[in-house]
Amino acid sequence: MKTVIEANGLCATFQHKKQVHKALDEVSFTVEAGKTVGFIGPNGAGKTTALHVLLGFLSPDSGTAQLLGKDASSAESRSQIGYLSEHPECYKYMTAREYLEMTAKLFDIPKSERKERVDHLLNEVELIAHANKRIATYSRGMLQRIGLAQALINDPDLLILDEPTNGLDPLGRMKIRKLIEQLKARGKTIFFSSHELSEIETVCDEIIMIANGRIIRQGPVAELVGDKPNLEHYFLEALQQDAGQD
Ligand SMILES: Nc1ncnc2c1ncn2[C@@H]1O[C@H](COP(=O)(O)OP(=O)(O)OP(=O)(O)O)[C@@H](O)[C@H]1O
Repeated sequence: MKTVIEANGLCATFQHKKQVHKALDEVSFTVEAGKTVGFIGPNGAGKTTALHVLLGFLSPDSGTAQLLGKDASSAESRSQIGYLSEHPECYKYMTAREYLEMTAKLFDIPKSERKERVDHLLNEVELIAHANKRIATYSRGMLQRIGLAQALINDPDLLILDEPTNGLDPLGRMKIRKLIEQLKARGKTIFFSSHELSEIETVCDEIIMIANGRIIRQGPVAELVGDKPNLEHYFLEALQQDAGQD
């Protein structure tokens, strides 16, 4: 199977006043093509930092990362992926349609194809009825869905999503989950961080678990959870075991 994400010995530190904090400590993992993989860990574990290294927003102190076989720091690697940040930043004075058309232009999608692509995505994320409203008037759930639509504008093979259902009500979460499931059914590779462990358990094939900047568990969800009641139970037990080893 083709490897689409490969992280090898990633280390990253942040300095605050004179204190150095190791946010990533020898982080290594792989994500195979077509898999939906949940990236889980407690607050401050290093999930966003790892995603930022993968996306080339942050240079690691050491280690390497590759996306779709290309160095993660290269612009080339980013042209074939879709990314939704934890707090999607949109130009709120634009309408959803204007925003997606601008994103399509940035990806060099030919003018003749843009309208069809934008309409298709607006339909997919159930925003077609609101396409001509300014993004400033959107609810949190709608913002997250327009964020997902922009991540899909280039029809990427790999999607990286940072807490896609964060702050959403149950209906909003269900809509995003449905979209992730549709993308999964179309064979996309999806790597996403989340604290919603029941969602991860429902949607993901595999999990990668990080704590204190170190990968502490990884593997197929069903295999890891085994006869435990659920992923949350497994997660809490793994954290306890890891703390006991420190
Ligand atoms: N820009 C920064 N400057 C200083 N420290 C940072 C910075 N970004 C992250 N950190 C620290 O690095 C560690 C990892 O943070 P990160 O945001 O990657 O965790 P996370 O797992 O995504 O957390 P959450 O689940 O709360 O979003 C934390 O201790 C955080 O305080």
